Amino acid sequence: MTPPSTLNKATTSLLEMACSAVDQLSAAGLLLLPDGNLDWESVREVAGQTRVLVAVSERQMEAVSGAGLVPVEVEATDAGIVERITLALIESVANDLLRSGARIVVVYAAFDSELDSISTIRLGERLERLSSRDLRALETSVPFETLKAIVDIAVAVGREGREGKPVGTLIVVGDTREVLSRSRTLGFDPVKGYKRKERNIRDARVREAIKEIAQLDGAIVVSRDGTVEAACQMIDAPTAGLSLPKGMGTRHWTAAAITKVTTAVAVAVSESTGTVRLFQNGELVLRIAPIGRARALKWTEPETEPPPPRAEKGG
Ligand SMILES: Nc1ncnc2c1ncn2[C@@H]1O[C@H](COP(=O)(O)OP(=O)(O)OP(=O)(O)O)[C@@H](O)[C@H]1O
Repeated sequence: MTPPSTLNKATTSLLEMACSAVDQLSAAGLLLLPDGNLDWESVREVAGQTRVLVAVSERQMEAVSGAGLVPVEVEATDAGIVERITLALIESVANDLLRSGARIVVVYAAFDSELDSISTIRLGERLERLSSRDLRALETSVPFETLKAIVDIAVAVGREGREGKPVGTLIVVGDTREVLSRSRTLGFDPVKGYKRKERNIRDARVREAIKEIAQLDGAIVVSRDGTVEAACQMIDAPTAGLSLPKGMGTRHWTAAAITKVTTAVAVAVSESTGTVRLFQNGELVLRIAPIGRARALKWTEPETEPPPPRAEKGG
């Protein structure tokens, strides 16, 4: 095939090598992690029949899919290349683009800003457990898209913190009327005064803003459609009769408690560990350990304990 002029010779050769590796290894496809924009049409042309996933920011998604490549949305990060590849793979698995046990050939820029390296990776235990099916299986009253967006934000907060400091937070999604009837604002509410459409998590700026607000005390309350209804909320719900894994503090007891008395789903990020936990019907239903600390997704932890006396007062 004649190399398209918009990709230089080295990049074209590397892509050809990677595509032939996909064939030889019977891999599920090729994952590209470009450092910036590429001529996607040319990439498609060089790749021929090979399935190509491309890790890109939200802005480039349309151009990538328009060229017949599969976009995988990743946020820009200063993380090292191994972590960036891992994040792209997790995102691919979470969106059902790759399956457990799949082998994938990854092409990325390790030494410079140009694509220069190839790795072959088999999706092992750590990655394959994280799947959107796990979220879908929860059968909550909250639409899957809203829940997934919130979980993505929570995972990012747990992983990145803010300005180098770890951050924990509590996001309560759905049944907002009931949730707010059991909440009071701590100090002032940073989302008050904004129009509804300016507060929806479908907007990337709102997602960024939530990461900032996450640093503040109290819970963030989000409606089923993804509108941030209130932040800095102190929630008061009874914890009597609930049981949680050992070592949970008031944030996690509150998360469990509010989901017992409402149909909301609560997503708690632990400040100390970065772990994300989902609560529903007063129970812990999903746990996502932070990346870099053997990220994995597990169902309810077996060892539980009754609420501590202070939490039973509703605090
Ligand atoms: N009733 C509540 N409603 C809303 N937020 C709460 C409530 N109780 C605690 N929090 C939030 O949780 C924060 C941390 O509390 P605590 O350390 O007891 O929680 P934790 O469950 O141990 O979580 P972490 O693992 O993050 O420490 C508080 O600073 C506050 O922002």
